[in-house]
Amino acid sequence: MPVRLAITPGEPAGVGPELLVKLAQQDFNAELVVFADREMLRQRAKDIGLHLDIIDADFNTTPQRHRAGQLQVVNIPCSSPAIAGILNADNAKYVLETLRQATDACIAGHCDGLVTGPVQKSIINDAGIAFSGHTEFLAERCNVDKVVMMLASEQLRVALVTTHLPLSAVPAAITSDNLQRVTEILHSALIQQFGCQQPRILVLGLNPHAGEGGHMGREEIDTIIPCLEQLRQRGWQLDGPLPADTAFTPRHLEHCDAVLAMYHDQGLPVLKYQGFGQAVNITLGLPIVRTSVDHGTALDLAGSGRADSGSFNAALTTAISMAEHSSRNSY
Ligand SMILES: NC(=O)c1ccc[n+]([C@@H]2O[C@H](COP(=O)([O-])OP(=O)(O)OC[C@H]3O[C@@H](n4cnc5c(N)ncnc54)[C@H](O)[C@@H]3O)[C@@H](O)[C@H]2O)c1
Ligand SMILES: N[C@H](C(=O)O)[C@H](O)COP(=O)(O)O
Repeated sequence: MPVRLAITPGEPAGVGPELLVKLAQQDFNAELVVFADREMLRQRAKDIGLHLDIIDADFNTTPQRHRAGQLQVVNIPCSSPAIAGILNADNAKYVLETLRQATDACIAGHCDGLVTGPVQKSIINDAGIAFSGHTEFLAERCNVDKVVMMLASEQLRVALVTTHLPLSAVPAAITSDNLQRVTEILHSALIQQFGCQQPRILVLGLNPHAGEGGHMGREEIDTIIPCLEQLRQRGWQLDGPLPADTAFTPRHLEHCDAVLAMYHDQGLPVLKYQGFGQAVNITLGLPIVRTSVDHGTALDLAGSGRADSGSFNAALTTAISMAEHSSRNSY
């Protein structure tokens, strides 16, 4: 039986909806159920000159493979008409409602995984709603106090110790407890979800030159090194802390299953330089499968049909294989 995925197209003024309409023109070995405004999807299909049959989703039927040209939809209306490329704070609540309903469908077992399109964090904040990202939202919705953001391309996996917070708040968030729990979640996911029998993780330092022996910052000496030493006593293969500037070189990456970066813009620019357009954002540590695209709302391209659907496609196929893997392992 094919798996059933819940999909949120994200910000209705961004490229998410049209990328989904584009991808719906091909077959998938899974049922795709979109949580979104039906009319907005029809309009985006029209904007980019594609045809789409929209069918009401029904969780009481056996999941069927996705057939090109159709989309099953749980209709959640926008508050205001959504115009491609033009943000409207009125629709912030709609965006979060699509996420809530799609997540709850996974928690309830109606869907086997969640794939999210890009949201515009700033417009949600402009609407007066505290929101820093899907990763944090999903942790709260799933009642989990620690999750890990990992972006993966075919060549590289980069996980983060801290996610969406100002750079000035990063050092205080690099605590021994945080680093240990993130490493544990990553280590376990590499074994259970990515088939690495004895994962090798390359851990970056926080400061230039990994602190230059304490002359350029003490987080390595005070926190990172002692934490890694403790975890190595479990027999885990943890390299580092390595200076971030030279860690992403072939010699270091050759035998590593994932790089653990201390903060968002230490790790993700390298991953996106290498794999933008085919990389996938995966949330580790949730009770549900969740993947997403490697890009944002690309308002400059919205409605043009020119946005690249490679990462959304990769997010869908990764979620399908993760959901198949987890349903096989639950029997
Ligand atoms: N998964 C997510 O929800 C997610 C991920 C990243 C950024 N964002 C949000 O998106 C908003 C805009 O962020 P940004 O401007 O930093 O990044 P962005 O990814 O939207 O755009 C950066 C550049 O990449 C281009 N680009 C993005 N997606 C593309 C695609 N599919 N095909 C071709 N070109 C593409 C854009 O045109 C732009 O030039 C922010 O609010 C940010 O928080 C959301
Ligand atoms: N940090 C992600 C990126 O740069 O691609 C992006 O902001 C999405 O994060 P969430 O999945 O937590 O929204």
